Amino acid sequence: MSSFAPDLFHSDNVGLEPHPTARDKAVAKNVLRTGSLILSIPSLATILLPTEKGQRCDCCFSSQSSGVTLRRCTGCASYWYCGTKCQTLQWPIHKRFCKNFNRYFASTAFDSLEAHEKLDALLLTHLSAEASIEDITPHRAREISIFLSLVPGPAVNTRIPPICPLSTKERPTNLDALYARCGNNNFTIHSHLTTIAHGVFPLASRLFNHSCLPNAAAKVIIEPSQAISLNIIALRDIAVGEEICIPYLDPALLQTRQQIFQLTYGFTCSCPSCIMMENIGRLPPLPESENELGALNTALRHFVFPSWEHDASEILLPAKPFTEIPRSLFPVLHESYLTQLSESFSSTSHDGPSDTALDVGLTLLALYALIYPPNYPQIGMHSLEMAKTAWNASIIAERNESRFGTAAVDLEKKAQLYLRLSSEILNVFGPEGDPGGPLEEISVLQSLIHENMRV
Ligand SMILES: C[S@@+](CC[C@H](N)C(=O)[O-])C[C@H]1O[C@@H](n2cnc3c(N)ncnc32)[C@H](O)[C@@H]1O
Repeated sequence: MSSFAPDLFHSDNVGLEPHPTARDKAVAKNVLRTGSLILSIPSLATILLPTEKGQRCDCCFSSQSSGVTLRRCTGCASYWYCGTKCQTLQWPIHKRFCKNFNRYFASTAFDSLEAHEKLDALLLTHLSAEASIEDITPHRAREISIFLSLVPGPAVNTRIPPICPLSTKERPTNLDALYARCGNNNFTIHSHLTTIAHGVFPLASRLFNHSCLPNAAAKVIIEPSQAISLNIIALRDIAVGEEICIPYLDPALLQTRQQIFQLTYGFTCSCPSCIMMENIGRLPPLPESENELGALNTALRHFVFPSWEHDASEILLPAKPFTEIPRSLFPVLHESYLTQLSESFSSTSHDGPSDTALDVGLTLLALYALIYPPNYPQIGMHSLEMAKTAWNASIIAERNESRFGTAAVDLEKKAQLYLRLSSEILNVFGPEGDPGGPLEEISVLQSLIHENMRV
């Protein structure tokens, strides 16, 4: 039976309908255009990664590197804020554990936890502080009640991690219920696709199921002096009545993702990509000889970008659907193939030779375009790296031959092509995280190319 709740939220874009196994699903009430904002969702609790602690405001995540001055909380000296607005925003929760935090943080009980358990313990501390506020606002009360109404994760054998004692003497009564929902409703928060934090966004959890070929994606909005929120963006046009899905983890984990879904979320994904992987079964091994591997790379590029050999300006996206991949290309679905390509691209794009970087990078682009859905940000980020590599190579070629030499001009054309692709894709997802980022890099490189006027 569905627990469809009409009063849960109101949106002109999203409705809730029963789902055969995941209780409910979010469906489009209108045609949702590519790149449009579907819904903006507030956070209930957020935790910075240890590497970001002291570098960002614990409330709004504004970063010191973007010019913000941080001040420590004088009570615990462990939380940093960019100003009184953020400190005041967090105080109703923070005051519940501020005085006990240092002793807790230095305790053996906390110190002996694994890194991921520490994050769980801190998130649970924040959630239990939220859930035990007496003078709670109606908005926060609603968020907590949505969180407690979520489908719990699979029963875990692990014990509840020790949380920081709250200012009340009693142990929070609903700790088990809160913890049961932590694992499968914990969003990884990125800035420019680098993980900086974890967070709980109850309405996002309540609404959006997972797909490995999602039609939407979540991005974090960092606004100075405001709590973190999550924007859900349409990656392609979504028809009325179509389910809106987001990725719970990187769809490129082709071989291991089902295991993670089972362990963390307790479901088996049945998206077209997972059905395809299941039908393929055991993957044929990757070739060992350089020649055979080279032939496989070329075949992959031909399949994904059929017109590339005839016209270098023709990288047409979206690529062929993943479900049409021929048997001869099944070895490219090994996760190790993607790892090898990205390691090779990363080292050659930094240290050269640039022609190898551009060659490997094109194969990697083909693989990304095959396994990710259209407009997936990783495709655009990689295309931007390709544009930078081609541009740097064109400058070096110019020094070695002449300003209008064929090599320099060809490389500049490549830089323009990859830049156009990355701009088209990343503008769909739009700005996210810290100020600056890939969209700003694109416009800087566009001006450099424009000023050079070689092509
Ligand atoms: C974040 S919640 C999704 C919200 C859920 N639909 C609801 O009604 O509250 C995550 C849980 O939904 C279920 N789920 C999400 N995506 C699914 C999918 N593609 N197939 C089956 N179950 C899914 C799993 O039980 C998972 O632990």
